Amino acid sequence: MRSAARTLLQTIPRQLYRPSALPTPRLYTLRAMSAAASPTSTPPPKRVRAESPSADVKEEAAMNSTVDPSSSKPAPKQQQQQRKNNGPQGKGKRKRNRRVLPDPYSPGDILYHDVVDFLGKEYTDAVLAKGDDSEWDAPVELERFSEIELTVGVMTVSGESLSLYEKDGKKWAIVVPFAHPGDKIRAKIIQNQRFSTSADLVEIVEYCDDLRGGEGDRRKNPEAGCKYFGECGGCQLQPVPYALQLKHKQRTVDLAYKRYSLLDAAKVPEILPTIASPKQWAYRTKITPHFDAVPKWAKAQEAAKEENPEDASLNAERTWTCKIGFDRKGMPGVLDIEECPIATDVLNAKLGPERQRIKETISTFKRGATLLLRDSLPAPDPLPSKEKPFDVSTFDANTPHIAVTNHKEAVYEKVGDYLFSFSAGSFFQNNNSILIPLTDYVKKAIFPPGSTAKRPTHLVDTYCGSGLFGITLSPEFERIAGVDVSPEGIAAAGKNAGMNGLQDKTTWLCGKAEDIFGGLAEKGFGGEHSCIVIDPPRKGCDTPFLEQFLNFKPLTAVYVSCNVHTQARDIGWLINESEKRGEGKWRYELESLRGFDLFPQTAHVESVGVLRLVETN
Ligand SMILES: C[S@@+](CC[C@H](N)C(=O)[O-])C[C@H]1O[C@@H](n2cnc3c(N)ncnc32)[C@H](O)[C@@H]1O
Repeated sequence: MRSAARTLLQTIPRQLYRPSALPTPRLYTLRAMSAAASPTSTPPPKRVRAESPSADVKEEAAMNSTVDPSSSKPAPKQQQQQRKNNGPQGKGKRKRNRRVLPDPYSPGDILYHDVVDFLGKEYTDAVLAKGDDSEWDAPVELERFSEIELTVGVMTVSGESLSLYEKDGKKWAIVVPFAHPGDKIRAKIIQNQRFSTSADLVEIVEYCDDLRGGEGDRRKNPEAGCKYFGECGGCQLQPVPYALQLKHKQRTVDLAYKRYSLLDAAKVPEILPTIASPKQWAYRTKITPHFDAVPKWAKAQEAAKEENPEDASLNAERTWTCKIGFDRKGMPGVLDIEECPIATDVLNAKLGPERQRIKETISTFKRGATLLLRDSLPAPDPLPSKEKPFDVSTFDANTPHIAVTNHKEAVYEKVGDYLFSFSAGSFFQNNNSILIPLTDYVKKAIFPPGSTAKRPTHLVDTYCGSGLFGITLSPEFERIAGVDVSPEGIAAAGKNAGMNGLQDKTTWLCGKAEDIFGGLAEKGFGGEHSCIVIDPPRKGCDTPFLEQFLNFKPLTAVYVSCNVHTQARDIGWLINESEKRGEGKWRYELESLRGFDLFPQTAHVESVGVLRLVETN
């Protein structure tokens, strides 16, 4: 099938996307069934860290296995089975499988909302009201692996394209990656979902420039952007001019609140324009390329060749090469990546030697593994301490950075006047260039210029990690408490407070954020003089946390989230529930909402929502 796709690709008129100046023929026409969009995605295969490719690796791997977060796709075998089960021809048990609805807030669920908006809710409601399950039955012409020509209608939240297929009054959406509104495309049908079918892009027959022409549009800027666009699973928005990427993310925030907050429209403020990232390329301070172990058949082939070097029949047609990189869009296997233009220069410089190291030792790996490359300042000498805190002049913009590859090694990053240290394998925001605008924004949101509202004197930094918000906002508060479930994060936060001379006004508590509120009172933190920063993982906050938030009743809260959909759910719940509990005396209002572009070129957005307590008596 792949060779068939290749043949097709070779037939694409080159001038459509590739000016002759482009050195190697790049294929912008790739097979791509969206794994992310699959409503039945299964857990990713386990990979291990790849710090030491020695004999110890096997044991370490077994003990220390880490799932690569960038590889949320089924293992190849599972994926094939899943495609079989989910195919349009599925019957009986298979048919039931394909009718599993995606989890709320999952990529599949978000896509479903995009599809409903695209087809029109009136239409989809009418089909659902029939109760005959026809929302699952694609038009018969959309047979698996057949090809159709389409004109793209809209872009989904995750940056894929939706095109309308309409026949005999039936409307259906076709989801195709790497194409943009207005493009005329040829696509190959892969898999049906409710009201939609995922298809691979075979060819862009005619480009529309309405949503293209950015630096990453390699038709226009052959030397810019990324040579892997169209194959790599990341950076869906690359060809889109940056100003339009920001607009796309503003719309994403808007849609998330319309779909998931359950708030009356009047309670959601107008979404403010997305704050741009100062760096739009070379910004990513952490990358985690991965690789597969040598498959058994290739090992056997190699062993047979060693035994019988003269036996020409052993030079089998099938060969295996070690590929180190990222997930392919909608395809099993690893895409070999030599450079990643959204990663910082120091990480790209380190990637070559790391790839070489793995290639030389690949036979020692029993399982696939994940590399870690993390951008860091050099360790200050001497290390700052409580006694001699960080001197901001230690580093300037010209200080050369280093790349750290050991998960346990300390990484150093500067944010404004503060120094942060954390172990390379732990969480820290991945785009340092936007952290001063982000933390300054949070500060101004808590203390709006000219406001006469009561000023909070205490800050509770929930989900604090290594203390980014607590430490950068510290000058504005008398006391700061940080809470995180990770002992490593809390240890780093304590150390960072010490390094920045803040040990006396900060307290760092290890535990679940939802279990900490009770203990805060003992430490002198009451809601009536406090502000809360909430920065949870993608799944958002648990209900006990939100319940306790309302009991604590802080003056202000700033909710920062890399998943605007779960943020909309949580903020919606807080606002609605506060109205019930406040009984007309108090409630929370959602004062402002906006995205921050922590992830340029990708469809991800960091969303910042500001909640204010309003007391009415
Ligand atoms: C998105 S990170 C934010 C970290 C930090 N605010 C920053 O910007 O660097 C989310 C953090 O939540 C922590 N976490 C996850 N579940 C938690 C829970 N139930 N209670 C407290 N912390 C939790 C993780 O350890 C992680 O440090």
